[in-house]
Amino acid sequence: MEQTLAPTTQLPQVHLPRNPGTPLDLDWVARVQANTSAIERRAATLPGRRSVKKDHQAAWLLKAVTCIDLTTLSGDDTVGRVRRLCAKARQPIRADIQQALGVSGIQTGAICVYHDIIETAVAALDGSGIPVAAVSTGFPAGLSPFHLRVAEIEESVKSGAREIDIVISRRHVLTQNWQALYDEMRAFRQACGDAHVKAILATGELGSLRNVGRASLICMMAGADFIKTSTGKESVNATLPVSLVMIRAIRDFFDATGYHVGYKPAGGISKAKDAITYLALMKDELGHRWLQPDLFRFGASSLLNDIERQLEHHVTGAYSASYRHPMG
Ligand SMILES: O=C[C@H](O)COP(=O)(O)O
Repeated sequence: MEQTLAPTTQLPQVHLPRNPGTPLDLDWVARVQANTSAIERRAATLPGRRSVKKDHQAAWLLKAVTCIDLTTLSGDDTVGRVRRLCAKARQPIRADIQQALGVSGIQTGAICVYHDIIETAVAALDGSGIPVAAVSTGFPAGLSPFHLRVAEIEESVKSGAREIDIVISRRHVLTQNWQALYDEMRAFRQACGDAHVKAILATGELGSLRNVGRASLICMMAGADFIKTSTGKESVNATLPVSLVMIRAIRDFFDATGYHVGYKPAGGISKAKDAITYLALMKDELGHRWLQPDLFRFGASSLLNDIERQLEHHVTGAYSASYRHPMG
């Protein structure tokens, strides 16, 4: 049966204290379990659980837009492409579509780029309030010398990045070296200063859902502001089973400490209907507060294109070609 969900684009955003982290608690880490078959069964039901239509669907898609870290992470990124992407971040949905929907001022959550492009993006977004996120620490593999990874964070913050997406050392998880993972993450958090840090787990390379749960918890103990699934460069990126594990780790951490940690699924999310599934999952598992861009982001390079097409269809009744919604 069709269920409807209230539009959620206009909720006020209350400033939350940052997660300062906690001491490493290895007993808690050892208690983390993941029942893979139960998680996969539940994840398989998620896409069919909610069917939102018409105005409700449009409201959810607008909400999704405000939570996108509009991303370009290509070796051939240019200043011109990033400027065009920033213009898109300022006005992600065409003015006539916004007008027909009765909304205005919709912007994406952030722009996400490599270090070299930060200053271009900061200048292009001047006055918009949209933060620049930089991938860092030897993204995507995270295998450069440790001191260079820390220095890279510091340089990106100096260049104006307000959010830093670090990659963890997968080998610390695969060898169960929890102390090393905690110490690394703690150092990255410290290097970020006032910039918020998103910990990319690269879940497709962690071997098991239990490892995903344990790595999530340790990064939160070490002070992560967000935990993020993937770089977009692994062979398996964001999935619903991994999301369930990470979101429940966020809930457990909140229940134990009172601190809100954000969630960023990233990599391979390119369809409007998938965005709605993720938003509904956040609402079901964590509640309304986690639908705000300070606690939820999509890491996505092409999702906005499909959402804008769906919104245009909602308004006009016709689908336009995707080339009419260029990203950058
Ligand atoms: O963090 C964001 C991802 O790199 C974007 O991945 P995507 O190009 O598959 O959307």
